[in-house]
Amino acid sequence: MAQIAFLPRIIVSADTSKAPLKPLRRTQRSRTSISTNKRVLKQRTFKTPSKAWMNEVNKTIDSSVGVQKFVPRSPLQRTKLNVEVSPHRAVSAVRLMRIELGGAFADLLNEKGKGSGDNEMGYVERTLGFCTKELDDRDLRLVVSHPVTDVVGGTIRWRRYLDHLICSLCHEESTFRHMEPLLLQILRIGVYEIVKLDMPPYAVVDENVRLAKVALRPGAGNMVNGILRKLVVLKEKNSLPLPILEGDDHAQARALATLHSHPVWMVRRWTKYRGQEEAIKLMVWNNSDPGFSLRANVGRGVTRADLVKQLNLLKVPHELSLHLDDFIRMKTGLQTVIQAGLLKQGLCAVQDESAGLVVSVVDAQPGESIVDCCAAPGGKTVYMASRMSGQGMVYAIDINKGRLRILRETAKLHQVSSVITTIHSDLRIFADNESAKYDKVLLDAPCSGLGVLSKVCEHSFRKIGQTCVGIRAWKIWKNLKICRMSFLDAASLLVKPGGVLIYSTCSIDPEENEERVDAFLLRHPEFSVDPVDRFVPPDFVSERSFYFFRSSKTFTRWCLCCTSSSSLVKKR
Ligand SMILES: C[S@@+](CC[C@H](N)C(=O)[O-])C[C@H]1O[C@@H](n2cnc3c(N)ncnc32)[C@H](O)[C@@H]1O
Repeated sequence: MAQIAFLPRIIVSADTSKAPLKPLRRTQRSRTSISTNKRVLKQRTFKTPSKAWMNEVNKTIDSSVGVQKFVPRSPLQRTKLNVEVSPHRAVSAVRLMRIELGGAFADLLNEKGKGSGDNEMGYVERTLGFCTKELDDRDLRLVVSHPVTDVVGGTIRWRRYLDHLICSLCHEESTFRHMEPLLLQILRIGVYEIVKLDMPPYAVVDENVRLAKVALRPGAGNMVNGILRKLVVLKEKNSLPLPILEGDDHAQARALATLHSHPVWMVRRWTKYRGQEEAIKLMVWNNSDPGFSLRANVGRGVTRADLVKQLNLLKVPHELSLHLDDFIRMKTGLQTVIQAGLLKQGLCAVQDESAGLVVSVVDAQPGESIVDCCAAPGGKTVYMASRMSGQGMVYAIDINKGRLRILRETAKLHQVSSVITTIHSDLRIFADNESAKYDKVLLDAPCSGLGVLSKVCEHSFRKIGQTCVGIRAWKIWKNLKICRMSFLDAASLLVKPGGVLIYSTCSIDPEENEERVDAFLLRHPEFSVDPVDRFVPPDFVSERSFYFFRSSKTFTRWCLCCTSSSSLVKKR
């Protein structure tokens, strides 16, 4: 019989390669203002980009967002250093444009620190036409150091709420609807800094006005000034124009969606499954500080005590995991760890305890043959491999070549390459053509990620679609459901009699977890549930013997699963 288990995990993506910056800049409107504004003309030398190039860029943008057209900067344009503009705001605004229009991730800056800041400045130059002062440590922390408190992560997370405020403070809704993207990002940053970060309001107004004036035109600065000043006054009077929780279910869901910045359909779904009170708790939790954990790389001989020493030297506050011997919990200081090179040297990995507990459920033993079906970027593969004392093999399958490359690099860094074989394939094609059977098969399936919204701020917007609430979001949802069914069937073909299939997601939705397992068991009577209680703490075992990670500090009554897994044993 085979087992299934459910657990949480952290995703810290360093993959910005997917998001080549489109050198975007102005709307048609701002182009007109360039030609009429002598001051701006004097500051910058424009070389008209070729028509074909502009068409190409506009086509890309049209297809991805369906909004206004931009005039791209020519590569030959000269750039200037602007010492007056606040670097973290310029970098944040550009990064927000890249995330929204170019599909970049709101990832942490890499361990190069300033080097990474230089890359960011390159994007600023190409997008805004000038560069700012170098990012200092404080700027780096403000841009992207933390998914809740930094400007980029926080602005994305609170976008629905921020947009509601901006729209309410515009003279007309159409002004908001047709606002050019860069101006909107600057306003979102300003509103977020005033309302959520409680930064000194008039300094925030001045800095964002300056950025809008220099990056766009004086009129844009005036608009930022008007809206932010109104906001400051309303905030001081404690009368922000926020929706009131009243009316029918749908109206209440819309109000809650705005107040907690979640998609309406998510609010409706959670309210239906858990009731309004629990849905609100869940949204508050999603918007709260998630914390991180580090795994000491024991495969490379680094003990948790060694890691503790390093963190003490770096003065990073931390505590030991109660559930896993190799793990350490942290609330802050991840950027310090990255910049100190601990990850790059392979001393540790950023991995959520809940993901670590999925590996506990797999219980990899030396000498076993294990298939990790959707393996990349390899957090679990590498952890499993490090538990195998150099004997046996983990076959890591993934359809994404780039992510598999990251997996191989991590395996090398963690010195476990000898027990990992990567296979670039669609799982379903691989399973159809594979005659060998394996001791254990982990299916860490692509899922909605609804259990890790507190950790991955852009999830709620892009993957499930705060931007595409409605039909598109549901299409994504339905596609995921169909995929998971075929993935589970494919993975089951690889399990040898008596072997174990571990199904894991980072979702809290029953449709992705229990319902998929039930449907699978109906289709495959040769499998049955294998209780996970011998692998994980009792608090994390559901009534049906699946594994659910529970954030006990926040909630005690119901489980908040980030990653969950169930293990199914195949009958002999
Ligand atoms: C949730 S992520 C896996 C995370 C990974 N297990 C870890 O712990 O780092 C899902 C992965 O499934 C992969 N994937 C999606 N469709 C696939 C397919 N048809 N065959 C194989 N892998 C696929 C994606 O490329 C992605 O890397």
